[in-house]
Amino acid sequence: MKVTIVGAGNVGATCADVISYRGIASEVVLLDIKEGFAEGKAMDIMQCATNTGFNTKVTGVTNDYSKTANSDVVVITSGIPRKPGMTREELIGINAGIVKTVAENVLVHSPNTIVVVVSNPMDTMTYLALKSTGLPKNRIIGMGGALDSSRFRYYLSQALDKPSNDVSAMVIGGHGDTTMIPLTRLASYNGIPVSEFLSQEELDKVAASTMVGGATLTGLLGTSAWYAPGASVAYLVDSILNDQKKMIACSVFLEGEYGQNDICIGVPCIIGKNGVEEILDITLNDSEKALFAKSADAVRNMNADLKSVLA
Ligand SMILES: NC(=O)C1=CN([C@@H]2O[C@H](COP(=O)(O)OP(=O)(O)OC[C@H]3O[C@@H](n4cnc5c(N)ncnc54)[C@H](O)[C@@H]3O)[C@@H](O)[C@H]2O)C=CC1
Ligand SMILES: O=C([O-])CC(=O)C(=O)O
Repeated sequence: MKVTIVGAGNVGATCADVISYRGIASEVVLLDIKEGFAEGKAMDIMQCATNTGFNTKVTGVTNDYSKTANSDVVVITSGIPRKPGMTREELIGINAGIVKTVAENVLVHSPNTIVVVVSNPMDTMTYLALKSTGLPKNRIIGMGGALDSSRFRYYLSQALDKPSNDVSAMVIGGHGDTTMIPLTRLASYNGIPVSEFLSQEELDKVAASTMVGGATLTGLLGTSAWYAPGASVAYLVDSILNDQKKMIACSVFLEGEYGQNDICIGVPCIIGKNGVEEILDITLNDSEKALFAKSADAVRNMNADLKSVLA
């Protein structure tokens, strides 16, 4: 199985690293526009093979899309990341042009691929990739919910003082500081509602920390995060390539689900070899429904900025 990752920067290279050492794909191609950069990252990753014991073939190319031919999955991480104090939405001006060109280029050589969009503002970039390529909706997946949910589980685990892997929880809605919806009501510690252990005040604090999880790291690091983002993409790619049919919150095109149409936004999905195999239209309570509608309004407003790119 072959995976192409466009953008060999922090997130793209970390994703390639995780995919290789976990043996998720037999071949990974890293592509970047910076001369020699993807080649260098690929060589560095390949020199881990004997110490971590993997057999994935990782190669790097400078803007040569012919080398990406027949990829089963293409991950788009190309574009600029935010700096402290910025929102993801402020990246649209530069990233929209990059994502549109990259999506078109990869499809020339891999017409049957499944595309995973990572570049921010991710929900809008996913919508752009879908609209500009005309790919069927099951083959365009925005990665954000997997990351936001893992941060939610991390913050819950810190509050509970228990391991993250004993916590089950999901974030839906937009992948933005104010649009994420951590589903606190449904979060559990080994099947027991977390509200058995944490007060409403503690749960509200966890939800607030989750929503600004990316901004917090950007403030600490000076650029946005990459370890958890790269690992989250690899988790999603694993479910596609190995047909695991995991339930993962992903940004996908909605046609009536959650009362929404003509938008890509985070909802629980079954992810397998066909990409998005099912969208789970779960029952939200009234306040969650209101939050989802508000989140969708914000994402839709951002999508309106694509008019000139999509014209
Ligand atoms: N959806 C999510 O959950 C997350 C999204 N992101 C987003 O992912 C993107 C990448 O972040 P980082 O890897 O930290 O940035 P980075 O700056 O480390 O890497 C981006 C790479 O893209 C390359 N690039 C730019 N234009 C290109 C083009 N036309 N073709 C090929 N390569 C191109 C650059 O040369 C650079 O190496 C950002 O937009 C960031 O906001 C980051 C983390 C999580
Ligand atoms: O915070 C950012 O800008 C990058 C990102 O999407 C994340 O780490 O969640």
